[in-house]
Amino acid sequence: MIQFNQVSKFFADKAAVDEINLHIAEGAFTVLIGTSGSGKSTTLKMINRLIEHDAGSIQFAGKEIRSFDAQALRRRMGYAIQSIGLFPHWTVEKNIATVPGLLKWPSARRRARVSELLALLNLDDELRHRYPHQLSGGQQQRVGVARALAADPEVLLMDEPFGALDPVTRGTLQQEMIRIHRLLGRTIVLVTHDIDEALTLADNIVLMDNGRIVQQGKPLELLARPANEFVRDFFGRGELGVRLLALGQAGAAARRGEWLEESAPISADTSLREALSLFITRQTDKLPVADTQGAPLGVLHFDDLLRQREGA
Ligand SMILES: Nc1ncnc2c1ncn2[C@@H]1O[C@H](COP(=O)(O)OP(=O)(O)OP(=O)(O)O)[C@@H](O)[C@H]1O
Repeated sequence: MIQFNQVSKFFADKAAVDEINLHIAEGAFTVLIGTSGSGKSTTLKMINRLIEHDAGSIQFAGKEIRSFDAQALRRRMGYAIQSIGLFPHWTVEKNIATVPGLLKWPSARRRARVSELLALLNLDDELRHRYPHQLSGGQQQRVGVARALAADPEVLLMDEPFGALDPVTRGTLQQEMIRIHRLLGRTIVLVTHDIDEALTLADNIVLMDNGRIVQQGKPLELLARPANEFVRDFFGRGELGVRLLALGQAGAAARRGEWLEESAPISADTSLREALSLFITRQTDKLPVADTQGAPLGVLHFDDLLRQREGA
């Protein structure tokens, strides 16, 4: 869907992005991660032409992005950023309907779309009449995402969208993004500093350093088969086992043919890392695992989990 070929961007003769090749597949959740100043935001902003590339080509839907009218291109791409830039003197409703307003949708359609998005982002419909300063940080961020999705864009670009949030709210919003991505199947490109966020969200991780792409691939590939020492160090040797646990699911690791009546079952899509916390909080070494319909699937053993970590 989006293809970078030998793309560079220079600021004062220094390459902020240096001859990168990148393919962003339609419907995939791509996460750009890397050291500070490595060129992640610049890469993201070149996609909607907030920054114009100096060399190489960027194709969107088969055409060089320069051939699109910049405004028209941006309306096809939702954009959500940290500290979001909601308009302070506009209500939530008006903020969310910014692009539908520009596109001159009739007001009934705009109102209906706002209701749909408030529901999608788990926001109370009453909030539509509030102003941004009357919302919590997490709610503002949800409104920012709702606004980016308002005109049903083909691509959603997100620059550190949850950077300013506390870890709990951040975790909740990450789960929401996974749900929304599954539900809408949109192409999402997200920039983050947070390794765990990248591992949780990404179908495809692009690791950058000094304007270049060091490695890209599925989260497990980068963890299990780092291309070089930089990649290995970046993902942290010490915590590698725990990070790999975040990628496994209870359903796949549970022993089939076993069951426990006395304990509340956990869902098959619980990550092994969450399961690790549950073993500790429930003070147990076995957890029953149910499938997504709630039917018994098997039993997860604490020992098996430890063995998975050692295997890492
Ligand atoms: N408008 C600009 N003018 C001059 N230099 C810039 C500009 N924007 C970015 N740069 C430089 O380009 C390089 C890449 O910046 P960019 O913001 O893309 O990195 P990043 O990986 O997103 O960084 P961070 O994680 O710290 O936000 C940095 O050295 C930065 O200082």
